[in-house]
Amino acid sequence: MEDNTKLHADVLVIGFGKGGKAVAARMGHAGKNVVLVERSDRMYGGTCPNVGCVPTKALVHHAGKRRPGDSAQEWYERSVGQVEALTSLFRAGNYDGLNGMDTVRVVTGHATFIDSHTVEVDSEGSRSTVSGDTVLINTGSEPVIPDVPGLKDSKYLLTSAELLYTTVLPRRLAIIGGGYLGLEFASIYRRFGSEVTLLEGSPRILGREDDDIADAVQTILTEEGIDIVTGARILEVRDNSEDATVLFEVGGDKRNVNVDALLVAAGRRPVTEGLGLEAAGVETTDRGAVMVDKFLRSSQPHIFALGDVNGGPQFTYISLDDGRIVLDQLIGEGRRNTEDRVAVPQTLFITPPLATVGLTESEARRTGRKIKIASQPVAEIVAMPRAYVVEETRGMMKFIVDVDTDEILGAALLSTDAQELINIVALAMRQGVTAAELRDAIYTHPSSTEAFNDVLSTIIRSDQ
Ligand SMILES: Cc1cc2nc3c(=O)[nH]c(=O)nc-3n(C[C@H](O)[C@H](O)[C@H](O)COP(=O)(O)OP(=O)(O)OC[C@H]3O[C@@H](n4cnc5c(N)ncnc54)[C@H](O)[C@@H]3O)c2cc1C
Ligand SMILES: NC(=O)c1ccc[n+]([C@@H]2O[C@H](COP(=O)([O-])OP(=O)(O)OC[C@H]3O[C@@H](n4cnc5c(N)ncnc54)[C@H](O)[C@@H]3O)[C@@H](O)[C@H]2O)c1
Repeated sequence: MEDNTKLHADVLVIGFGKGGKAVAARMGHAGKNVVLVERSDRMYGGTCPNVGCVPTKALVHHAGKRRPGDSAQEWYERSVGQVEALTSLFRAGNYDGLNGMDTVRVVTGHATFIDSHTVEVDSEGSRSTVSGDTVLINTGSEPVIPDVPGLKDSKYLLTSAELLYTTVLPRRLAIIGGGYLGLEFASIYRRFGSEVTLLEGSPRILGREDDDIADAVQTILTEEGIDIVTGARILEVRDNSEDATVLFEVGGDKRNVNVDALLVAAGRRPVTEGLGLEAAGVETTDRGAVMVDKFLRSSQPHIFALGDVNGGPQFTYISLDDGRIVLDQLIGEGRRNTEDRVAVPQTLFITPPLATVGLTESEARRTGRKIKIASQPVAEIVAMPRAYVVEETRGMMKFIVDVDTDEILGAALLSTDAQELINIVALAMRQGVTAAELRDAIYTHPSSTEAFNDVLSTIIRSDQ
């Protein structure tokens, strides 16, 4: 069916991601005419509120509340329902928040460039075009399915988005990949009651972290009952009538595990296929990301790329910051850029969470600086009774500090409240607050921040 609707916008946004929607709202408020095209009515607001951060963290919360006597299946089904209600609310809020503005229109359909200013929008067979003076590509990323015989065609294979909508708790779940996504899902589903086998190809999980931190995480997850197999080479997936068999090899030994569901968590690649970037003259990197400069302009100066699609770190707050950079180009001073970013924190939402910022100990050593390490197990931090109050004394805290300048170079906090604490450390690092100043600051009681009073006084290694 043809639809001859032709729309023109000052700003055309392709994809309802975090950065694009922030720019759309701001430009709309500034009186600019904005059209945002989103391919799915299940995705208003993008990955994060629909199938990413929000539902997964809500499941962390619900899984953690299950008591031993609660039926695993009933608890899971109820939790999935509650999470779905939450994401529906956020989805509607995202749609209304933008489409409710006089200056912004949300169009539902798949956008494909037909020239450098125009996209064709395909909405269930009907076609229209939208052109824009400025165009923002904000199409996100999608899961990579490793090339393993039988995997792609297995009827037990699920992406993270598909697993989130499953109302039957898998009794046995295998996860391919031990990165952020794999570890979070392993932790969530184990706590709901699944038997979880996590298969990581590298010699250990959390390859970027120091050994002591990765070991502490692995110990916690293993004690929760997750079977973590590192150095696993997956050979084949075979579908049986009732389940699937995953065959893999570890150190020359062939092993297998039978499962009811198989989650692929082996990384995500930018969504650029099918976008018609050639027609727009937009260049991509060899990894399929839109190639951008530090101001996020593509090879076509009026086309920007924000969020996962530009190949940068895959976090919602990075997409949001990409939005700030683009806004500064469109209506600001044009100076803000990706090189301004310092001390960007991240959190792995297992229980307790692992939050990190800056350099690891091994990275700091490689810089040639003299460093000292302040570290304590959470259970031994006298200044942090909160860990005992909330009955979560597992984990450790670690700071990497420059011996000569007392500059905080990095931190890894595996602890209750770490997702909040890390933002304080990151702010301190950005503002040049020294380790001694962070150590000797006044904090409320009983809080987790108080731990800094103790941990930063506990130097376990120093180069001097
Ligand atoms: C399970 C999971 C958990 C995560 N947890 C966290 C977390 O706790 N914290 C965190 O910071 N990050 C987390 N992330 C990462 C985070 O969700 C992403 O980095 C972020 O959402 C990327 O946003 P974006 O702006 O790039 O685009 P997205 O939010 O991915 O939006 C892109 C949109 O574009 C649409 N689209 C694609 N192609 C087209 C087209 N041709 N036409 C029209 N529309 C199109 C898509 O449907 C989608 O809605 C998680 C990711 C996953 C998968
Ligand atoms: N809390 C958060 O902020 C959060 C949570 C989930 C996801 N995310 C984002 O989503 C992105 C994608 O997450 P991810 O964990 O899928 O990707 P990732 O790249 O972080 O991890 C993928 C893991 O899979 C392993 N792997 C790859 N192929 C494999 C194979 N064939 N067999 C076994 N192991 C294999 C890799 O060695 C790696 O450890 C991340 O970059 C992250 O930024 C963020």
